[in-house]
Amino acid sequence: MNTDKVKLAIAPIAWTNDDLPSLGAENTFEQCVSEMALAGFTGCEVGNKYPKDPVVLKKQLSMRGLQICNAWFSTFFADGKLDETIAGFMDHMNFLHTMGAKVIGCSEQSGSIQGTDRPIFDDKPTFNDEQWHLVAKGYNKLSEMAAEKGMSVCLHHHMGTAIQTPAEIDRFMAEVEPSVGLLLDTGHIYYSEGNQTVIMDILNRYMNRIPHVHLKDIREEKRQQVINEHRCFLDGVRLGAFTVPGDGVIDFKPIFDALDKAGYEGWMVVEAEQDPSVANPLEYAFKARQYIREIAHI
Ligand SMILES: O=C1C[C@@H](O)[C@H](O)[C@@H](O)C1=O
Ligand SMILES: [Co+2]
Repeated sequence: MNTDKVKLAIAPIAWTNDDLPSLGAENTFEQCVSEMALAGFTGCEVGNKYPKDPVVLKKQLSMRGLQICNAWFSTFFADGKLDETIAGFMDHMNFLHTMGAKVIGCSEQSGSIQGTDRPIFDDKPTFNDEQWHLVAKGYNKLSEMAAEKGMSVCLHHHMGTAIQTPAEIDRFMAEVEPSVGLLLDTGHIYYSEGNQTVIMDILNRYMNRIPHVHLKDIREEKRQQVINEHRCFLDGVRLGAFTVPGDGVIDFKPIFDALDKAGYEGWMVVEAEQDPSVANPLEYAFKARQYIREIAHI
């Protein structure tokens, strides 16, 4: 891949998991960012332990050759919370803008069961036509606001939300303006559908609307356990359903080839939440970095 166009980042979720704070409670911000840099990454996303003051955060990151490329934002448009969501987005966008990020990855969380104990493969929500309309209206507005700052908004499809499956991603992409992008998360598509073809289909269909990529791999036997035992999303994380690229069932070579061929420009973020007391974050960061170097030549 072209190193002038593609940059590699890693998410703090492998060190400290904001969705499941007991995972990595012992790990500090300083350890996390130092190990990201040590493993050879030049960017990262944002975790709850990061300093909130942009000046302090910038200093800590620049000492380690890191920059912020994105941070998760939850939207609640289908629940009718337009004003609250936009107010929160404004602060979030301004923070990311100050930090020099260009994209804002958002997830529509109305009805989401990802943080609950409900079975992830049985109880996911769906939207009716009116809710789809509210979501599209909201995302178009966010995209307009971001454009004024020279930034772009993309939707993170996610397990346990109403935008999880390929059909739901298609519906979202058809409802919103072309300026709204898709944050491709390889692990979440595979987790939902159980095959690599779907990742390639989504990638090929929306290539020119993908401004940000999350590289997540899946341990298939753990995924099967989650399905068979009707486990919730966070149980899956505890069990180790997610891992770094190169350690699971996904073949990233065709993914990198397709991105490269299409001239992808932006960040690719290794994001693999698992129990840091079982899967040492530094060791797994190195493992991911080495695998990407070998097969993407970056
Ligand atoms: O991008 C992400 C952020 C996390 O908080 C989330 O649960 C994870 O699965 C993910 O893909
Ligand atoms: Co992700």
